[in-house]
Amino acid sequence: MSDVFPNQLTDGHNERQLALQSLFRTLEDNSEGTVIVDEQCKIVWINARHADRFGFKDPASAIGKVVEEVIPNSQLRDVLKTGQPILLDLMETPDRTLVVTRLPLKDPQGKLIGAIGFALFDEIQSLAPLVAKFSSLQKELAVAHESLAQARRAKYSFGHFIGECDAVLELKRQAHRAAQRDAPILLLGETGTGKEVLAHAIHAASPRAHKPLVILNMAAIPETLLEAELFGASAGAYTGADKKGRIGKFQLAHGGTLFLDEIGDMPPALQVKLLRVLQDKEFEALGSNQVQRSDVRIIAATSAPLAKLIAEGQFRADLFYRLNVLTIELPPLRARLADLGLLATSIMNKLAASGLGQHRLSPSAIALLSQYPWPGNVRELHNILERALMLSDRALLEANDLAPLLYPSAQPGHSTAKSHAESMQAFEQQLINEAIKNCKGHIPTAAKQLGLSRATLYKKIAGFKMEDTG
Ligand SMILES: Nc1ncnc2c1ncn2[C@@H]1O[C@H](COP(=O)(O)OP(=O)(O)OP(=O)(O)O)[C@@H](O)[C@H]1O
Repeated sequence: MSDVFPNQLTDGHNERQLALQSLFRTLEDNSEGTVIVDEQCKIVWINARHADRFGFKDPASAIGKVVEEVIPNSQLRDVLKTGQPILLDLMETPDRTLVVTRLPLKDPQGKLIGAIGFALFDEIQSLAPLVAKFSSLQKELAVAHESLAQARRAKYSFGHFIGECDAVLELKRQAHRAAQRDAPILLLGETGTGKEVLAHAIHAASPRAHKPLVILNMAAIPETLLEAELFGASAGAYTGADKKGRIGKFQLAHGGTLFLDEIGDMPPALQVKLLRVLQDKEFEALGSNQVQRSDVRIIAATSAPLAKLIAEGQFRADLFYRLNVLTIELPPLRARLADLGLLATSIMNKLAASGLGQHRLSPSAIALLSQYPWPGNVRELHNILERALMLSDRALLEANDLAPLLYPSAQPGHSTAKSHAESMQAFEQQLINEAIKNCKGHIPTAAKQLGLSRATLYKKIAGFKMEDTG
C-alpha cells in the first residue's frame, strides 16, 4: 500500500504539469499578444504582434522597459501586487479594445516571480454587445465624473470679489496669504458681504485648487441629518439611510477644502466631532467604529455673533479657538460705500449680459444708494438693481427709479387703498422686520423664530426689500 500513493501522486503531478504546459501553449497559440514581466514589472518577453500594436516595431526594443512604458493601460503591476490573477478584463489600446487575461507567475516554491498577460481577442465581434455596453457606461461615467468635478471646483477667484477701498484691499491681501497656509480660516461678516465668494477665491488660490471644494451650510440641513452629511454613514446607520451607506462631505473634500457656512448653527454634539477632526484629522462615519483619516482644509463662515453664542453656551470656546487661527472680517457694504459705484456697475454689467439691457446710475441715484443702510449688503444691492432694471426702460437710472424700491412704505399713497395682497405683504414684512430686530440682525435665528427656513427668509427679504433692520 505504502508505495501505491507515491506513484499515484507522482503520476497525478506529472499530468498536472502536462496539463499546465498544454494550457499555457493553448493560451499562447490563441493569444493575439503575450507579454511577460519580472517581479519589478519590467518586460522580459513580448511577442512581435503585441509589441507592434504599441508602436515597437522590434520587440527586443521593449525588453527591459517597465510595462506601462510600452502598454500604458497594463494592469500587470496589480497582479504583482496582489498575487491574484485577473481572468477576464477589457483593455483599451490606441486602436481597439482587447479582451485580456493576466496571471501571476510563481516559482516551484510558490514565490511570485513575475506575471504574464494574454490578449485573447482583438477581433471582439462576438463580444460586441458587451463591449458596446461597457463603452457607453464608461462614457456616462466620464460625463458624471466631469460634472461632479465641475460642481466641486471653485466658481470665483479674487478677481470676482469686487472692491478697491482700503478695507477690501487689506482683506484680499490677508486672504491671499491665508490661501497659502493649511490652517483653518474663519470668515466673519454680515449676510451678503461675500463670505462664500471669498471662500471660493481662497480655495482657487490655494495649493489645493485642483482638488474639490465642498460646501455645506449648517443652517440649511436638518440637525438630524447633519452628522451623516458631514461625516458619512455606514449602511443602515439610521432609518432611511442608504443601503450602501452615505459618503460624507469630509470624504468628498479629501485633499481639498471644506467650506462650512453658518458654523454658528452647528449643533453642540457635532462641534465636538469637528474639533476632533481639526485636532487629530480623524473621524468615524455615523454607525461605524472604523476610524478614517481626513486631509481637508476647513474654511468656516458665520454672520452670527460667535462671542455671544459662546457666552450663552451655544458654541464651544475650544472649537472657536481652533477655527480662529486665520480670521478675516468682511466689512458691511455701508462701511465701504466707496465701492458702491464699482459694485453697482459690475452687477449691472452682469444683468445686461443676462438680457436686461445696459444701464447706468445717475449721480443722484448713487447718492441715494449711499444713504441706505444695506442690511442685506451686496446681495441686497444686486436684488434692488435687478428690480430697478426690470421696471425701467431708461438707460440712466435716477434716484426716483430707486427710491420706491428702497423705501416702499414712504411712497405717497402707500398706506391707502391697499389690496388684500399688498396688506398681507406689508404685514409679513413688518413681522419679519421685527423678528430680525429681536435677533439683532442674525438671520438664521430670526428664521428659526419665524418657523421659516433660512433660504426662504432670505428670499422674502430680497423680495420685500427690507427697511433698516438695525
Ligand atoms: N465683494 C463682492 N464682489 C462681488 N459680488 C459680491 C461681493 N460680495 C458679495 N457679492 C455677491 O453677493 C451675493 C451674496 O454673496 P455671498 O453668498 O458670498 O455672501 P455671504 O456673506 O456668504 O452671505 P450669507 O452669510 O448670507 O451666506 C452673491 O451673489 C455674491 O456674488
